[in-house]
Amino acid sequence: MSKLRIAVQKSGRLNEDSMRILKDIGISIDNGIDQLKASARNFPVEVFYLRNGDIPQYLKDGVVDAAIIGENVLIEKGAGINVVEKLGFSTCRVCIAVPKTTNYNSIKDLEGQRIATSYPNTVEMYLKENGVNANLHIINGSVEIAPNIGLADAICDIVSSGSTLFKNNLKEVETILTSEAVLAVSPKLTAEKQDILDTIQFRIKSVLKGRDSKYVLLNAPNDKVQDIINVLPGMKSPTVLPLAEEGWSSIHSVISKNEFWNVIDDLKAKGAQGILVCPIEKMVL
Ligand SMILES: Nc1ncnc2c1ncn2[C@@H]1O[C@H](COP(=O)(O)OP(=O)(O)OP(=O)(O)O)[C@@H](O)[C@H]1O
Ligand SMILES: O=P(O)(O)OC[C@H]1O[C@H](OP(=O)(O)OP(=O)(O)O)[C@H](O)[C@@H]1O
Ligand SMILES: [Mg+2]
Repeated sequence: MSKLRIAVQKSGRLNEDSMRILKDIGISIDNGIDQLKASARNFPVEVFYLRNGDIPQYLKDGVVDAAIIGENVLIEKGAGINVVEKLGFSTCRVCIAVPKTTNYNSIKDLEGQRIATSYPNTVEMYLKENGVNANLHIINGSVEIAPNIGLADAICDIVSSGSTLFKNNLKEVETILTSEAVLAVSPKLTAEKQDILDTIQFRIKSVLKGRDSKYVLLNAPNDKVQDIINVLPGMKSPTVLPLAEEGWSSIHSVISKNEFWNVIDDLKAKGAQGILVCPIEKMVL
């Protein structure tokens, strides 16, 4: 049986979370140091450890069948490659920034300016959409230093917390796109491998849904149960079980982890006691 070849970043910001999601979907890999390729022990998958920036070309050529990659890199280099799942980690944005002292009013202010970037196609596209002509300087790292050494008037790079911009006396003036890690697929994927990919995608959905949710258990007097159920935005209807103590019930439900803090006070006010909130490993829908 053929194996699905999945590329992950060899080292860097995506590596750890990529390996974690593979592990969470039940793909065990013996990862030797400096290994560039490894087979899963229990699933028809081979993992290739590659540079993030090289992955779009490998996908286009069908050298790998799928990849965990930053969406921003696909936008820069990955025309024709499909994203099948957003993975929720390595969230960032690609922005244009200028020195804090620059008087910036609109994108038109970049006309004729020098912009340093590692993402030339992305910047070019954005400038073209806005009818602006600028001179791009392509550099591969430490882009934020460029204005301080007189190499450029502006930069375009990844921003997450904004601390690198801040440390280099820059301010964000345009957000070109937002990005996160995604599962991307080669346009040359065969039907046989599509079946393996479908299984992987189904498992990833279950893991991501689980990460997003909490299992809530609480106790309440029977006459408060309906009020409490009305507050809980559960999966379907919550489970209600009688407690050993007469007149009391235990309510179990699944709740989005973001919603939990919004309803906790209401639950308490409605008479909920002994509230437990537990992580969910996987949620199969
Ligand atoms: N500060 C950040 N916060 C969150 N995500 C980020 C940040 N910087 C980069 N990323 C995301 O992680 C991806 C990998 O970034 P990283 O810096 O590890 O690799 P790289 O140098 O771009 O690539 P390569 O593997 O080709 O050396 C980026 O493409 C982007 O999607
Ligand atoms: O907004 P922040 O949270 O400060 O993150 C943004 C910085 O993170 C990335 O660099 P990285 O640290 O990956 O270094 P690199 O340039 O060597 O890839 C990116 O290129 C920015 O410089
Ligand atoms: Mg980086």
